[in-house]
Amino acid sequence: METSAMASLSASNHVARVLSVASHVADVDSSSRIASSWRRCLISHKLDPARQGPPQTLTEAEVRHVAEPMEQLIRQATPELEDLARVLRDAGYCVNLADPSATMLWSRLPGAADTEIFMRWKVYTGSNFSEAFEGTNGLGTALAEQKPILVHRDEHFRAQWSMFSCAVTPLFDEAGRLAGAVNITSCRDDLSRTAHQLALAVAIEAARRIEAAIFRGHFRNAWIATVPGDGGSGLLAYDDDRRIVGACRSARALLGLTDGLIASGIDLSRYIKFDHQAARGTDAPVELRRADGSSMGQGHITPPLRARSSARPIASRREGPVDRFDALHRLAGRDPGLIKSVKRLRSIGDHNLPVLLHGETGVGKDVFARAIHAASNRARNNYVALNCAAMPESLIDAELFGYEAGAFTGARRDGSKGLIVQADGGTLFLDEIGDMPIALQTRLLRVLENREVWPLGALKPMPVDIRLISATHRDLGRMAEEGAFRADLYFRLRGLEVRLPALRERADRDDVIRQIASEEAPFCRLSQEAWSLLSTYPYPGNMRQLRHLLRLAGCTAENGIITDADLDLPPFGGRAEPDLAATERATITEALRKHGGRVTEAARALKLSRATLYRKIKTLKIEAAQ
Ligand SMILES: Nc1ncnc2c1ncn2[C@@H]1O[C@H](COP(=O)(O)OP(=O)(O)OP(=O)(O)O)[C@@H](O)[C@H]1O
Repeated sequence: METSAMASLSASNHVARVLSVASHVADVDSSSRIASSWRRCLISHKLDPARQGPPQTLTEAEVRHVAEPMEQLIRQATPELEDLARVLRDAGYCVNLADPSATMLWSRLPGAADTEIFMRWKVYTGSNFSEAFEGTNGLGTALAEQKPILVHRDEHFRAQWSMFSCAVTPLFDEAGRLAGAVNITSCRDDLSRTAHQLALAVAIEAARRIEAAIFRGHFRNAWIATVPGDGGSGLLAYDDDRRIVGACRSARALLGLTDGLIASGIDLSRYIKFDHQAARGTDAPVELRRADGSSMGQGHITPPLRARSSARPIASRREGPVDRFDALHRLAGRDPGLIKSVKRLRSIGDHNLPVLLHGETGVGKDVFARAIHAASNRARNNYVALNCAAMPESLIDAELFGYEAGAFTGARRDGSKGLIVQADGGTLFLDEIGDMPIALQTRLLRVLENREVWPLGALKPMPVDIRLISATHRDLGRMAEEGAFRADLYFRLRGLEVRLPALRERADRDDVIRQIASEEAPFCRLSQEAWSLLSTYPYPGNMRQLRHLLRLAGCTAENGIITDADLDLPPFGGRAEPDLAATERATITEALRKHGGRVTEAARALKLSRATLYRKIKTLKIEAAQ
């Protein structure tokens, strides 16, 4: 038989095998990642294993554009990748770095004998090997599953890639987010799967070193603890006050750390304990203990760069602290609007400018406010929060402004300092400020204007220095226009107004979903169907809803795969965009029905002003009440 005829016979055998396994994967071996990926390619991506043709390839200008946001990562990874390419060149491997969408952005081809084949098949910079286009392949599948993988020869989905063997490991950035992948591919048919497995281990080690370089570079002004763990050690960054400011992906999984906890400036001692004095002066390993005193094994502590290059004793140095805006930058992710807001916050520096956060429930207003506090020169002092919607007027009054002993019946015997005084020198966060009763708005305004507070029953005011951050999901501007909120207070609150977008509006929504999935269900992966549901659902409860549903899904998932059946998505808007007007119309109609059409009572129940309710009745064309 001629060579070309033999090749086409083996290609058609391959296609038949892929189709049979992918259609019956449940009967064959549901634990096989390759079989599951074939099934994804066939069922979800609707790919044809027999299709031939080169991968999609970008022009040079397009590559430059795509590589721009990855520039720093590429620079940090290059020394390791060059080493890897040197070690593996003789075995005929090419080495590539790809972005999270599986586009190769950096490549080193092996010696001349092997290079021609990579060039012919366009395995080089600019080509895209996403699983959704090219089917099961090292890069695409490792990125889809966010796990290292070896895809050996006829394990590829498309017959045409069967001459290649690819070992790929994903790369995660300093905040544990997927940042790209390291790929090594060989076309030598004399290399066994075991030999490739060894090469994969070498690539994983190189990726670990790249991740450590990224982490250490990012947190160069922080202390860094290396924490031992079963699946490799984790890195934790903390500041001079021993508050955690960053954690790599392994440390997050190891210690259960989340963005929210890190943003709140949580204490290192809640997770690990060790002799700080001893650790400061030595490079030797230190004994690490958990908060409950049990041993974690030995770790290492690396001092901040400023301390390393200094002759002065570390303990006496305080300048050049960790970038306190890290938490805010992490919360902003890659959303352009949020990035702009964080830049504005950075530019106002330590000026005591009030901040008004605006956003739907669960978008992260409290977490963001904590991060603003952590980024300020008030970070060492108290962060005190009060939700104005959760309390009756009399309680807010007592809680916020405090009272003297015996000020009213039922008061504590020794009085109460009040939250404003507790926040002295620090930050006061008033959530749902739109629900603050008018009388209290007047008192709050006086505190802000005079910088002093009169606790109930006190004979003289107490001076206070607070930074106020307030938050609302309401249109305060309109409420002020309609007289439902004091206009002078509104203008005072909005020194800087920050809009926190709903999750469905975030430009980086997919990143956020991936990040929260890796925190809430770290040992699971999402099926393609689950992913399509998650990436189109409107999330009326935003981040909070996403967290809860992924936490639950992580518990119910079988074989480590979250399917659509594990996702408890209430029918709100279903897969389509939410119909907010319809929801609002239904809520108002129901409130009016309950209160016999009496607008004042319905408005009170809905926590709206009468004027706002009338306006809504008109704009939403609610007929029964008109
Ligand atoms: N950028 C983010 N990334 C990941 N998780 C987040 C992010 N922002 C908020 N969260 C998580 O979402 C949940 C809700 O956050 P938070 O309480 O700050 O929201 P909120 O807007 O103040 O809600 P509400 O208006 O109901 O008080 C928390 O579990 C928090 O950890």
